[in-house]
Amino acid sequence: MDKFKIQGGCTLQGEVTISGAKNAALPILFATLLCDDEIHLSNVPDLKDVATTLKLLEILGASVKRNGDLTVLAGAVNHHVAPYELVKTMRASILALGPLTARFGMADVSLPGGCAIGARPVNLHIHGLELMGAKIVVEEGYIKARVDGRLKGAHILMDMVSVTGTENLMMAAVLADGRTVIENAAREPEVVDLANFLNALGAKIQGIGTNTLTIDGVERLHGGAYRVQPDRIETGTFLVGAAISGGEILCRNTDPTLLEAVLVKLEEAGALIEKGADWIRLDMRNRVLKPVNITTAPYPAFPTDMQAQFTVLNAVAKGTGVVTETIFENRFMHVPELVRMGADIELQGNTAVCRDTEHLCGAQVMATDLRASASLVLAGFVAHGVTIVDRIYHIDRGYEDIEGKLLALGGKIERIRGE
Ligand SMILES: CC(=O)N[C@H]1[C@@H](OP(=O)(O)OP(=O)(O)OC[C@H]2O[C@@H](n3ccc(=O)[nH]c3=O)[C@H](O)[C@@H]2O)O[C@H](CO)[C@@H](O)[C@@H]1O
Ligand SMILES: C=C(OP(=O)(O)O)C(=O)O
Repeated sequence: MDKFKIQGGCTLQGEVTISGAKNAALPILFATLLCDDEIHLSNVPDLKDVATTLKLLEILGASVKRNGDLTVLAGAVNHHVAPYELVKTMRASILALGPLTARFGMADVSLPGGCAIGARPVNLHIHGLELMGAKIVVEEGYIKARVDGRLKGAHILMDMVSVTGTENLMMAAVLADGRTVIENAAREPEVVDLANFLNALGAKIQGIGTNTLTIDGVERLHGGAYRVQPDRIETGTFLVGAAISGGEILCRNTDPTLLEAVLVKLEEAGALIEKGADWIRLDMRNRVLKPVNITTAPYPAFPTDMQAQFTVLNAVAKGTGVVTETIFENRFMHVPELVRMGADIELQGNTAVCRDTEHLCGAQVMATDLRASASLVLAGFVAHGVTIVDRIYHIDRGYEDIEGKLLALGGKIERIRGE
């Protein structure tokens, strides 16, 4: 397994080009299953999760061409099983369920299982499809959905705000017979990007960006071209890196409107922020880093996918900052690793109380999930000495060329290849 070796005491400084959003690209790629014409996608990040999704699409019978941009043709899809071997490596594979059920009337998708950040059940996905007329059983570790003819439009009130749950049901509803209303829908920018993509192919989705989506089913979608939105979490991760290391950074090819809650907290932490239509500049030179209290919640509130990075910010800022995680029940796996680096963080249920420490010390640490891994890399840059971050396959799932980008910003980071 690959590791990162990071030399501490670096300031992240310079320009970085932000990639397309993983969490928008993945549902959009699964949505290509809804259509039998050719679809051209640009700004799709080159990531492990994207490679896994493309492999899954190919197993299902789609043809995929990558030549910088991506062309997907799902016209020949003839297989309806998303196998455990792929699903276990990427939870977003659950997004095959809605499109396959809608288009072919059958889908067998392996249950993704629990993961480091929590149990992550998919009951809302299943219940919504049942309301649309699918018969669903869970056997031998697979969700097996069947429907005679088309799914039927339905009124769905989501018990909790679920991002992929909303996406799965929205994709299914697009080809259903009649109108579907999804209430308490997720409003995350990635849900909006998927909805805009589907409408570009002829879907009829209204209420995009609100918590009530109204979808009038159509008989078929047509092909088209679409550009995936920039990655707000990658953007936020680089901004935090510059903020904690006292640097100055310009993120290009991003969209500041997608991460307002994060920018507000960075300003509260003492950073100077400037922004334009597709860029954000953060300057932390000669400024004092202050702790911030954050509480994760569904969009437009503070994103759980930025919680680990802000836990590091609080660990190195002067004073006490409190981090409350309300989305996932076990998303503090980075805390014991940060404590091993000398951070003074006390866990109290779903709250991490971060007090300031003189400095972090390099250590051997273990990455447990995607954003936890990113937070440990950032911590390594501001620590004294060398940090080894083990199991970085998590990072490769979601950050395109992370070490190339960090090296260009002055980070001293080296990939040590494992067997
Ligand atoms: C590929 C992708 O887009 N992943 C994102 C997506 O994950 P994902 O879509 O899996 O997360 P959800 O929004 O569904 O999860 C929110 C909460 O709802 C619960 N829940 C969800 C579905 C369900 O059927 N039953 C249920 O109880 C979950 O356990 C969790 O506590 O949104 C998360 C929350 O913003 C992000 O951290 C992930 O990066
Ligand atoms: C938790 C994340 O991704 P996934 O839902 O794919 O595990 C993430 O992007 O931070």
